[in-house]
Amino acid sequence: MSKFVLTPRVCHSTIRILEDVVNKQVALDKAYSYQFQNMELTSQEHADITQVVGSIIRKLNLYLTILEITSDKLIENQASLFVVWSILNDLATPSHIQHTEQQVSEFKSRIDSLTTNVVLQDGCPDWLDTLGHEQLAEQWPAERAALSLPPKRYIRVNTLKGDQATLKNQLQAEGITAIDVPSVANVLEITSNSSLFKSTAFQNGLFEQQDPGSVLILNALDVKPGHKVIDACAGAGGKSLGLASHMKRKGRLLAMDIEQHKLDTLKVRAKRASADNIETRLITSSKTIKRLKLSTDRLLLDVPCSGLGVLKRNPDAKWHRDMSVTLPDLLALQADILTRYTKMLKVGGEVVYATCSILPCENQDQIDKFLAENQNFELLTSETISPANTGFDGFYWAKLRRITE
Ligand SMILES: C[S@@+](CC[C@H](N)C(=O)[O-])C[C@H]1O[C@@H](n2cnc3c(N)ncnc32)[C@H](O)[C@@H]1O
Repeated sequence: MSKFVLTPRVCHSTIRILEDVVNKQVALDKAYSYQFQNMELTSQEHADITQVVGSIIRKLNLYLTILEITSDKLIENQASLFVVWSILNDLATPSHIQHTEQQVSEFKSRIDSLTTNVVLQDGCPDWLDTLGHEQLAEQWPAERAALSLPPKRYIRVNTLKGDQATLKNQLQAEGITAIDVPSVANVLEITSNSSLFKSTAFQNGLFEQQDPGSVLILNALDVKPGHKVIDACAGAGGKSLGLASHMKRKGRLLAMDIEQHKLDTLKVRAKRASADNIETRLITSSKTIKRLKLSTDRLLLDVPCSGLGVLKRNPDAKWHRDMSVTLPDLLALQADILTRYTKMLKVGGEVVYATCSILPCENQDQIDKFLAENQNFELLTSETISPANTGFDGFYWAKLRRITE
């Protein structure tokens, strides 16, 4: 961090992205693409901007408290924002940012006065802290702290096209350095700032960006070549592509979702990955599901959820809405999907229910309720992937078997 240079270009881009995300409620990934689409950036500049934006959004409430402003005043206080950013990151404030020594010492004393406020230091909004304590009790402070850290970059090797060691060498030849993730096969952690998506290896479909926790979920389904598999909430196919690589092009993988544009993206990704056995199908009504009754060996239900396990990657979600308000509707949707979609399983077939949340109400509580009401299913195994314990994003999965019709 000590070599970091907060250039005028980095400051300018940062403030525009913050304005979009914080005051216009634009999703962070969209705000990045709006800002970057017409800019010629080096991969270092790209990395620097995402680092500064990410560090501010992860702890937005801390910055606003130090600056004694509300979020709508960020633009007019941008010089002070970068002064505070420099202090918090142990850097001298660059000369292109207007500031005085007196300002710097005032900010330093405010920062000192806030060091014991751990909730603020973790960039946690009050609604989330309340929900976290209710749901996770004494485990919450460790998870809250882990969720405030910068995310690492991971990729999953596309084993349809090559192996982990070969990919590592291919990346190295393109100036991208990567290390193995000892606990998860076929996943690499990227340790350089290089732009991944411009690489030849990516364009040739040799890997996809994916958190190890997400790979653990698709591994849990234990699909085999020749199986009939349904990924019923496939989205843009993050997990479908991994499942397809386990199937080695044998058997059928039906990727379904209620949003066609996500399935369209999935098709593009599947083509790049040479995942030839994926078929997509839009869910237009409950009939789409009913028609597939008793049809599949394996079922993945990667249900819509609060996303509170992946706040490292999507820190803007903390400021966009109070999730505790929308949570009851989500819980009802998850329970409905679990009840109706599991009817697609053959007797003896297995389902993995998964979320990118660490809240028990979206996870084990849903499974307990389902099992109490559906005695034709048994629980095989389940796991909460804790950001605090693993350093990965936070997830939950439970694997159930259908015993009788
Ligand atoms: C957690 S995301 C899936 C992410 C995806 N599996 C992946 O790994 O990239 C949940 C998905 O469920 C979809 N969805 C929402 N309601 C649904 C429903 N009733 N049936 C099926 N999919 C639904 C959403 O459009 C979203 O793409």
